[in-house]
Amino acid sequence: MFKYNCLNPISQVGLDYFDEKYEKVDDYKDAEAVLVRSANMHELEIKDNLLAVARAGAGVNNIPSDLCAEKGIVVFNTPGANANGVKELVIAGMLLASRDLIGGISWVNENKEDPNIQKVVEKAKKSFAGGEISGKKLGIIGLGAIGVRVANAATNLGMEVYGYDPYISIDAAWSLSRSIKHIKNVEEIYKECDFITIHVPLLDSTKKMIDKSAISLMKNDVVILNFARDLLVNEEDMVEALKNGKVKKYVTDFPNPTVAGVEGIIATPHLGASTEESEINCAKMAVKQLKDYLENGNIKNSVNYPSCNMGICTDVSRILIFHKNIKNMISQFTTILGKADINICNMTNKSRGDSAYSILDLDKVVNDNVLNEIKNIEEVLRIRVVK
Ligand SMILES: NC(=O)C1=CN([C@@H]2O[C@H](COP(=O)(O)OP(=O)(O)OC[C@H]3O[C@@H](n4cnc5c(N)ncnc54)[C@H](O)[C@@H]3O)[C@@H](O)[C@H]2O)C=CC1
Ligand SMILES: O=C(O)C(=O)COP(=O)(O)O
Repeated sequence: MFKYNCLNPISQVGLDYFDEKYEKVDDYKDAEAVLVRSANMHELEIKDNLLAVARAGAGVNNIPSDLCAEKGIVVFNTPGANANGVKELVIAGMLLASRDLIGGISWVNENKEDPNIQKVVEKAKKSFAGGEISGKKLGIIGLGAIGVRVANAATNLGMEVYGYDPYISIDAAWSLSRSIKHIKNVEEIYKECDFITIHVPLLDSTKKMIDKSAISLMKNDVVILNFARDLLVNEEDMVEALKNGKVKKYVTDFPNPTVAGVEGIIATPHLGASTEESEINCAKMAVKQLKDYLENGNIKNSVNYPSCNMGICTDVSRILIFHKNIKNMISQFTTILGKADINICNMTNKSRGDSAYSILDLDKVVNDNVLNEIKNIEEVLRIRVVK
């Protein structure tokens, strides 16, 4: 029986994939598996009984993934599962920044008691006139699951799309419409584009990438969209650029005291992934990944451990060893198992950064003495028996 806890509400459609082997617990501290959306796990104690964390979503900056790796806790996310939801909101963001829909709708509400509203509208509407996005240049920084979808959708809406991503995956590159202009230096996006949208993860290398100096290279009246994370933008610089008229609109999905209510800023309350479809997709993917790891030791879409797939164990026993990525680890495992007269029928060993992971299928059940001998190797972080 595995105990799991949800730190945020997770779609029941996904949770229904958990069968009788799983029990939902109310206290995070009792859980072996945790499902989370945006709750800040940096503030929580990471207990030794925790085996896995599944982020039902993309961004993992709310999870101490490195600390988890040191404890042999696998952190998963659900790449692409909410990307369509975000893409649609980015298109809406560009339209809201181009046409004064917000001002226009407010005007109608404010004048709802006026019996002549039908007539007055035709005079008033000129205050809310705007421009079209077709024919405009859109620069996309980060061509992952979301960036690619935004690029293709914007192309279909008649925009000229510039894309920048020095680390683009092969899959993403194949998915990208051929008409997208491949940009090698991000400054070209700053200099050329009417709309700029960022879709990169929040990392030390991307923090505050849109700052005063980036903005100074941009066209006057540029529209900047941020549906990725607030800390990617130096928002003090952004407010200044809105005040002095350099930036026309800043559309952000991350309201905070610096941006909320500022003129020229259109802020939505972190709604990118808040669609029924995205919530279901994320929950299903998160639960499936958790189950395959907890029951079989297979890892897919982890952000702190390598992908490993040995299917379902058909031998007598399967053990999982989390260890440091250094020499002579495998030889120590095989020596201990050989001494105990245990044959390794199948095995896989993969590494990611400082961490490594081995799945070993064996012809005998391993007793506690042998397990402890492996566990006592200094560089072994965790050992689990799944069969
Ligand atoms: N507003 C919302 O509700 C949501 C926000 N997000 C945010 O959007 C981010 C992106 O999401 P996905 O597209 O699903 O992730 P992804 O991992 O598929 O794509 C990120 C892309 O950024 C690229 N990249 C990394 N550093 C870069 C740099 N310095 N310059 C240019 N490109 C760089 C990577 O190569 C990758 O292709 C997430 O990390 C998350 O913070 C994601 C989902 C929902
Ligand atoms: O997936 C992401 O990175 C998101 O930002 C979505 O966050 P949420 O699941 O809506 O709290």
